[in-house]
Amino acid sequence: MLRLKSLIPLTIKRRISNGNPIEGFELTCGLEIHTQLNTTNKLFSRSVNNPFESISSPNVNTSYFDIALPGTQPILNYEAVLFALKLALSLNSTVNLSSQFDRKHYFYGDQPQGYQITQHYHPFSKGGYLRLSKEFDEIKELSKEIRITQLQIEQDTARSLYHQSSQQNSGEETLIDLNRSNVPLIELVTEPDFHDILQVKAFIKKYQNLVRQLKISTGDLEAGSIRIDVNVSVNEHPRVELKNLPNTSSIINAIKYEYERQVNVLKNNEQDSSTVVETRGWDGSKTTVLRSKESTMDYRYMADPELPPIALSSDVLSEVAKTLSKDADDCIRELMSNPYNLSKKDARIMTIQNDFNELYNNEELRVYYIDTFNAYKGSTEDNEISDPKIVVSWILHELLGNLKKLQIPLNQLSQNILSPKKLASFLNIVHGGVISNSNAKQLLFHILEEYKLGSCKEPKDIDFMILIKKYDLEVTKNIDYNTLEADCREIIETLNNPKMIESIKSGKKKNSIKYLVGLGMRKYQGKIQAQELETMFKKILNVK
Ligand SMILES: Nc1ncnc2c1ncn2[C@@H]1O[C@H](COP(=O)(O)OP(=O)(O)OP(=O)(O)O)[C@@H](O)[C@H]1O
Ligand SMILES: [Mg+2]
Ligand SMILES: [Mg+2]
Repeated sequence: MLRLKSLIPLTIKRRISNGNPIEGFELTCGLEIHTQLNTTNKLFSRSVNNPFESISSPNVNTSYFDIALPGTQPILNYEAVLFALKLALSLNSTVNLSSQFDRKHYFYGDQPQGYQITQHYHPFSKGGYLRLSKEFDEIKELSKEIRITQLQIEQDTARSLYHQSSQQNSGEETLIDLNRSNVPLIELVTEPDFHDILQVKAFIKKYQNLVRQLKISTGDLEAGSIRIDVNVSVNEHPRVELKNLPNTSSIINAIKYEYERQVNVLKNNEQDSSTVVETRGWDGSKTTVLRSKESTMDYRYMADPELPPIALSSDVLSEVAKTLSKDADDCIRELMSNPYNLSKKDARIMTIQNDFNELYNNEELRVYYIDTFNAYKGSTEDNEISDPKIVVSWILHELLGNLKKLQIPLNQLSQNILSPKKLASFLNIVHGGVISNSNAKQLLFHILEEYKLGSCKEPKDIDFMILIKKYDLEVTKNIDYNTLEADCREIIETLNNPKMIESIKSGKKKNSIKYLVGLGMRKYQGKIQAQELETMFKKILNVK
């Protein structure tokens, strides 16, 4: 009996680490997500909104209001309202045409006012949902809707930095950096609709993509632009609120741990009758009590007398709705079907924003691709594309790589130098065999490099044919068959690597033929099609 009992936790552990639930114990989660908005200014002052300046220069982006000097008053930044509106509408949330601000009182060093301005009684919007699917989000269910409870606008707090004092025997001291104080936040609360860890993971990813797509936040968890508290309960166990979860993996591991802990509490009948929410933190390997149930705070909420309601007209809502980008899943679906027929992987690259980068956003990329595709299609003789992959592979593999290397923003490139139409004409030349792929790649890089050296400002009118002639890149037509054969034989001889040649011949290392082709390209200075060389090498080596 004893032995059996001691085996139970082991079994549980193994099962949970697979992410599988234990029969009879249902996991329930609800999220509270705080998202920093990347507005130009802070929420209620004109200070620059840059909480990341902290490390090098703390307390530079502050005003009298941010440090809560008596007599200062808040003035609402409407850019934050616009951003909140974009998010609410994208989540199908019903916007309150008259939302209000409230004061939430608590005393802590990172809160100089003694209260946080938030929305408690009349939040910005209520209801809404985000839909997850098996096809695009890797959840187990075919489709799953996570309902949104509400969205509210509020201020961020300052940042506390704890460190050992430099003065002897004075112990730890807390430094306060107010750069983050009064940065606009949106708090999003979901219904307790999650019953599987994969759903939580998928929701976070989709939400991150959404805020990046909308350009309202950098959406980084690690940097703290998005901070997520997770409420967890198993069966009738009271919900536990998990805080201090710096990234997706700690969120997932903390849920797994908490699930196991509550299952054990239930199994051992240790559960007390209290319904007060316990707050626990994550120390990297287990959840620990942060705030005991007895110290639950009374925030003494009250309407902020200094701020009028946010009054919105329904016209504003419909105008903003028009500016919103298409639903990400619809975009992926569109790219995967006719006429684009992209793979799911490529369609996702064009749609899902994995990081917030300065050079392009995925919507710009997708529009650029679609416009190039259509221009290319329109420029072909029969309005058909024989190889539809050519457009996507040039854009995703060549162009983007070059833009990153040279730090050129996509919209500048598109406006000033390589419009979709221009790129289409370039692809036409490449596909027509005027220039080999490898020389075309070099030419493209050269053009972009020149543009960068000219500091990306001056629009350039490029004539590809003139450049191809100028740099003598044109494929040499009608290379004499015998000459080509002799050259290829010479390459094999000079290489003097019978082992490699044997492995190509025997079919063991088929791809090594690319190496020979590369040598051939070098000999012909790229002015020959790779295919022509490959055919010749295969003929000489007698491989199919
Ligand atoms: N039984 C449950 N199991 C897991 N999560 C739950 C359960 N019931 C409610 N929740 C979740 O708890 C969260 C409640 O958040 P809410 O902000 O409304 O209240 P709070 O946590 O009490 O307040 P505060 O803003 O001070 O943290 C929601 O995300 C909700 O989905
Ligand atoms: Mg809350
Ligand atoms: Mg909470």
